[in-house]
Amino acid sequence: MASTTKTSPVIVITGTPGTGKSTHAELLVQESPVPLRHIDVSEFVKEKELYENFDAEWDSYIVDEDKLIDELEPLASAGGVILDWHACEPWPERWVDLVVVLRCDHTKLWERLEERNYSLKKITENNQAEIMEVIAQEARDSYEPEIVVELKSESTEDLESNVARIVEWIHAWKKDHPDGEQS
Ligand SMILES: Nc1ncnc2c1ncn2[C@@H]1O[C@H](COP(=O)(O)OP(=O)(O)O)[C@@H](O)[C@H]1O
Repeated sequence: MASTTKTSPVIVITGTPGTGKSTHAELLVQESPVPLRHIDVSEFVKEKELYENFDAEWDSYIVDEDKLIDELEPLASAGGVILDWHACEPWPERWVDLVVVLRCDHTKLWERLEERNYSLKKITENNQAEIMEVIAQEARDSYEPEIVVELKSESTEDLESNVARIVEWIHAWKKDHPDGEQS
């Protein structure tokens, strides 16, 4: 593969469904000092048909991770993307500059998922996952601790301060990579 010079970072925003990944990604796109493309991975999988089949019981697609990685590789290597998904373990470490894990109190999360009309089974499963810190642990197991940050996403103030913090981090990344980064 040809090497590319990355002039903007790759930011992973992960967390249990309903913690606020898309909301954060959308605001970050607006506030970022560098152009960032928000990739909602679930939508991307549907659009490009990167799934093996549909699981009716869970009302979700079984993702073909090999195809997904192949499809994302050129985008991630070029940089300037936000990968928004409820998993982070599939992404190769070489792609990723920052992993943001959003966390939310489980009663608030329950209400958010109810508003989405998720089945009780799906709400319960996601709630348990949040309580058990499944995604946070996945992030800790998959990446160096220096690039993983856990942020509370329970209020508008949390949203604004989290995005402001990521914007500061982007400024620092740019300063550290004045000529871009080889990838
Ligand atoms: N920090 C927050 N404060 C208040 N409401 C939030 C916050 N983050 C997300 N929400 C709300 O929770 C719901 C789920 O957010 P969303 O961004 O779609 O989550 P995800 O992408 O993680 O599934 C939305 O209605 C959104 O407005």
